[in-house]
Amino acid sequence: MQGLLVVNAGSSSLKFAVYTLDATLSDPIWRGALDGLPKKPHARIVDQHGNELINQAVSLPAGEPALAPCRWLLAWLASISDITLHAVGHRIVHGGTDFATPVWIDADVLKRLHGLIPLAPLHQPGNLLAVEAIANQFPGLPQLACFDTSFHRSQPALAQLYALPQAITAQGVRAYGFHGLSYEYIISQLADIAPQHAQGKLIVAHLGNGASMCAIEGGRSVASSMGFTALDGLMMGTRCGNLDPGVMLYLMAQGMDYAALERLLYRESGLLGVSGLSSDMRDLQASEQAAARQAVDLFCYRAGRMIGSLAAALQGLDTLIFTGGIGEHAAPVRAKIIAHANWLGATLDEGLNDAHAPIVSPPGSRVRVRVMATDEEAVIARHLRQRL
Ligand SMILES: Nc1ncnc2c1ncn2[C@@H]1O[C@H](COP(=O)(O)OP(=O)(O)O)[C@@H](O)[C@H]1O
Ligand SMILES: CC(=O)OP(=O)(O)O
Ligand SMILES: [Mg+2]
Repeated sequence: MQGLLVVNAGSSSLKFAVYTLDATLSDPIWRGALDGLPKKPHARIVDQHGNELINQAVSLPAGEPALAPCRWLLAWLASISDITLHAVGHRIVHGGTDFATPVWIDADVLKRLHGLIPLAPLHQPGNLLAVEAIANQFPGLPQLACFDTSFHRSQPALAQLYALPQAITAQGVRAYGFHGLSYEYIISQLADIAPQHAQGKLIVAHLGNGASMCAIEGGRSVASSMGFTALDGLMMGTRCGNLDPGVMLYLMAQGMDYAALERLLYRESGLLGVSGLSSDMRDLQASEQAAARQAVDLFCYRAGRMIGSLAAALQGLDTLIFTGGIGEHAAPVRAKIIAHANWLGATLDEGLNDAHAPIVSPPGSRVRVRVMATDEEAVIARHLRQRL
């Protein structure tokens, strides 16, 4: 059977899906994830009927850590005898100013994407290593890059601008925004289930290990919490989010070098840094420790403030949508964030929220609050099929 492979290498997981070439079958024949990366890799793979093929802790191949999840995936694929890959689609986190739409990867594209590694040091190396590993194993196999940044290219000029000298802006130092494939999916789903709402003023909160929010109107990105890099905005699993740049100057003056600062801001801050316990929301919710509670409270407080900022960019708010691992599954976190947005007219029905209902606000809530499962792989597969 001829198949399409979609690879979504995130900061704490490698998600993937295999589709048949038959365009009438839009669901993947297999989908899976290696999550708990890098320390506690756990694999789960299901087939199109929901049967579990694998659900267990795994040990990853030795060697380059950023490459190990992809090598594990390729070894699993090799064990599936009845599939021949026709093309591959990748989530690539940063497309910079060059790539506003998906692009087939060749040597020149790969070189330009390597140039963006400093703008996404937690993601881009793993994304590109996956492309290279697949190219090595299947020479000549077409590979499509789909970017987290593309969805945000429609933002008004002011939303993309930093208050820096024009010469620095001209180098591409501007706000890009990320998680665009997830936002694209959410908008297309909403257009299917509630077309009249999809055109309104929306804030989508993609709360996973990486977390961002996007203000959307008329189906287009108006503003986002993330900026030049995926460090900006909300507090995340291990990333600090909004930070006074003066803190970095202070730490540099104290002798911290680039590598130490990068480690601190990308890998040692956020939920992990504040709690001193874990970057995983499940661990923090299960903990009685004061620092774990404070980390969750800070996450929600900052998310609440961001909703206010994005509502200002939209000049109003009709619908708030939660998605991503935390947004889809952590009912108490949603409740706390919505409490911070009560003043905007967002209210909560506790029973609906605890049940993870599609709409968790009561009828008549001025702002409708939805919970939607995201599917970045489906968007990548759609882009891939459009180009075959
Ligand atoms: N049932 C749950 N309750 C609370 N948090 C959860 C639950 N399931 C997943 N999460 C959180 O979701 C996060 C991962 O989100 P996900 O979107 O899958 O990650 P990634 O950003 O790597 O794509 C983890 O930090 C985990 O804490
Ligand atoms: C851009 C980003 O933060 O992605 P992830 O959520 O996969 O870490
Ligand atoms: Mg993700």
